[in-house]
Amino acid sequence: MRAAVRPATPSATSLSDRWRGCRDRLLASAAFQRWAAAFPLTRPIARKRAAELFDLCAGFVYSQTLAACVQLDLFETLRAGPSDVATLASRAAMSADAMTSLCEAASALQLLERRGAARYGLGPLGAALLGNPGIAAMIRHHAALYADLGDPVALLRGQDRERRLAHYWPYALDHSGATLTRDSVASYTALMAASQPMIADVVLAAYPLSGHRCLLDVGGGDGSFLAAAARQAPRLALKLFDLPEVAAIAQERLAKARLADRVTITPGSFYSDPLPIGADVISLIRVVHDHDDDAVAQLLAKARAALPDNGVLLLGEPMSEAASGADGVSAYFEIYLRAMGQGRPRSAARLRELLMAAGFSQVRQLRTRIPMIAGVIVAKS
Ligand SMILES: CC(C)=CCC/C(C)=C/CC/C(C)=C/C=C/C(C)=C/C=C/C=C(C)/C=C/C=C(C)/C=C/C=C(C)/C=C/CC(C)(C)O
Ligand SMILES: C[S@@+](CC[C@H](N)C(=O)[O-])C[C@H]1O[C@@H](n2cnc3c(N)ncnc32)[C@H](O)[C@@H]1O
Repeated sequence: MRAAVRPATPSATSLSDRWRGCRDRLLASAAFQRWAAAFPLTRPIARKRAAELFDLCAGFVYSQTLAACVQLDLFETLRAGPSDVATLASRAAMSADAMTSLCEAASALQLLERRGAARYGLGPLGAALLGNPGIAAMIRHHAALYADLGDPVALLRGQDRERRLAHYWPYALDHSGATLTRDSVASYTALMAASQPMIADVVLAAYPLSGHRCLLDVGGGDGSFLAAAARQAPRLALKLFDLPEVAAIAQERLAKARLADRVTITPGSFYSDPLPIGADVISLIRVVHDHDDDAVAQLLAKARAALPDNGVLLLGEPMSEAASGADGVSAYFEIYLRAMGQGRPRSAARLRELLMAAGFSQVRQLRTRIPMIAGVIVAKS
């Protein structure tokens, strides 16, 4: 008979489980909730928790209120100044009553602000949104994710469904890129270009490129990140690698920006092709989180092979566990990438492991101005 082995002292995990068990039983008790809401010292916490839970229940209504404002161009319309409900309603082809409901809901969410009887202007969040046209583009494309999320359990089970988001990012369905057309890559490439300025600001402030000779941007889209890097470092030579149909868009966009003589564009797929050599820094901006671990391991190995000794890999993307207050970003990308059909949001610690496994050294996470927008890691080849 095996003797029951009991640890002399409970392990840290079992202590923490026990404490959390007590906490959960207390919080789940309706009687405790009633008491906490009534007792003056716990009342503010009870109210805060209740409001947090309400926000989770109602979040989709908030998002759709925002989506309606963006679809109706309300923020752009109010950029010039406040307007009366009748004018807004007639522009939007709806009744004044319906427009009042939208404006009241948007005001409660700080997107708009009531400025007198039946008159509304921008609210602090609506005004901040105007400072960044990429956000409105993101909100518009959420229609595809919202449709996929109609049945969230079916999405998680991978059961038959329309998969609108996966079709929005067709490289998730075709790793070679062979079946992609100009039309099928145009909308995601435009979305990435529209949101690239806020990413480039954060990444290039954390890691200025002026000390480098040549930058290769892998998965570089239409070249918007390269164009921002070129402005920061006027002597930097530029290279871009992306799927053929996207590379063609980059060629045109960079020619229009008068950067054609500074840039070399190589079409290809990093699933099947090597990366071009010659750069002393390679960037992967919002690329790694799109792919599963095996593919990332291969991609990082290819990047290392393409760099000289002491070359630099610059990785920029939203990271999980990035900062307190940014937990929503992890939740968002967990579900977003599940709907897309591949990839994972990763913590800086997990990315470090993948980089070390690919042979990189001196892996450093850099501070960024707004970690919610992007984290940055650099590593040496
Ligand atoms: C002047 C007065 C009165 C007061 C001053 C007070 C003060 C300092 C106020 C601050 C004002 C200010 C400067 C506000 C700035 C606000 C900013 C910078 C807001 C930024 C918001 C960014 C948002 C909401 C970003 C959203 C990003 C999304 C949804 C990204 C989605 C990304 C996707 C889907 C990527 C897909 C790529 C893939 C496929 C995963 O690879
Ligand atoms: C999410 S976008 C990011 C674009 C750009 N780096 C940015 O941040 O705006 C991912 C990019 O990776 C490219 N990509 C996806 N799969 C690829 C592959 N197998 N080979 C090369 N590029 C690929 C896409 O075409 C797209 O331009």
